[in-house]
Amino acid sequence: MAKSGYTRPPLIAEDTAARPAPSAVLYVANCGPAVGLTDDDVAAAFGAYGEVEGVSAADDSGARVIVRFREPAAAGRAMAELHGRPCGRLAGRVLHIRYSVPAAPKAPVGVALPVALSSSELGIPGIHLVEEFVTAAEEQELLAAVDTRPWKRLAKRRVQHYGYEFLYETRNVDSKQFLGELPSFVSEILNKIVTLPSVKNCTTKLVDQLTVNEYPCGVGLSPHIDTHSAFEEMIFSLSLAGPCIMEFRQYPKGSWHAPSMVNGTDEASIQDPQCIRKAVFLPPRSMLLMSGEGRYAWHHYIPHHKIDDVAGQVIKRNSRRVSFTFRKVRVGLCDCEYGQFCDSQSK
Ligand SMILES: O=C(O)CCC(=O)C(=O)O
Ligand SMILES: [Fe+2]
Repeated sequence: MAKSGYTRPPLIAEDTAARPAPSAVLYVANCGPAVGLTDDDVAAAFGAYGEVEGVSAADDSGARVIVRFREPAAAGRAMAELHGRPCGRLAGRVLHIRYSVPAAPKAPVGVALPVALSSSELGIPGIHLVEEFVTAAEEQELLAAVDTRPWKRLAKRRVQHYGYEFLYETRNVDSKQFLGELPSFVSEILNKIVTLPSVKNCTTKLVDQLTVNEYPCGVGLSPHIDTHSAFEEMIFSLSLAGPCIMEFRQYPKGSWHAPSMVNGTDEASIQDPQCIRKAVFLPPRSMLLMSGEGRYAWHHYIPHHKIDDVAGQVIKRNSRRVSFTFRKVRVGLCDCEYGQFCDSQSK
């Protein structure tokens, strides 16, 4: 989705005649908010080679930008100096630069996915949204608490794990490696979640694992179902600092594996006519409970957008969104009634 009217040139052999003609517009990969670089940082770095007219997102990845120079010669200089080399002005990142091409006019698309403002409007069994679950003062305290602790850097976001470490390679936890009780700064939240009307009576601890995710503006999360064998039924996710939308997808022919990706995006699943898509707005300070069908049989996904269209209103993502996801590590196998999506029940 090119917002600048320009896009990535087709992938072709370096020396073919189809190579895009030199112009004033560059397509720059490995650069953008998802890798910690603002449009202003990029404009300043490229500005060393001539007047930059604008910097904009090349697509929704947050990691590819279009840089428009006033003069083609300046674009040529920037390309010669910056392509494939660590850029000192941009934290040493190695940029991949090509001349851009004008984007094809957008194909007419269907009506945008409506975004529900409440879980009853969303209408997925087991998904419950509670707004203002914490106060603004509690939100600040929670953010301050995690900001004094070490973050682990992933490709596009930062995380912290408590109770048990979540292993991204296996999408599971090492249940034998207990890291300790959940930290005291979440005690109030734990007291409150047991009182939620949708929470079933529970004699043992409701949750014992916490993952804190920090998403920079424009960064989302690929569609997935939290591994059934890793976690019990109820998953609680508290949104702090900034809003986002969460999309839920049901694939009739799906399995517990992630849907196939096209070019590292989720285009394949968007185009799957069988896939049912629904979305809900998650405001800061809200708590989302995923349980039952919504937890076991629907993929959840945070689109990689900087701006969300919510009920006809344009909502800007914050500079960051921080979520606290509370789960209970499962001991033994999952015996849910959604065997098709269950790693414990698939061969
Ligand atoms: O950020 C969120 O609200 C969701 C996080 C999530 O789905 C996960 O960690 O599995
Ligand atoms: Fe998840």
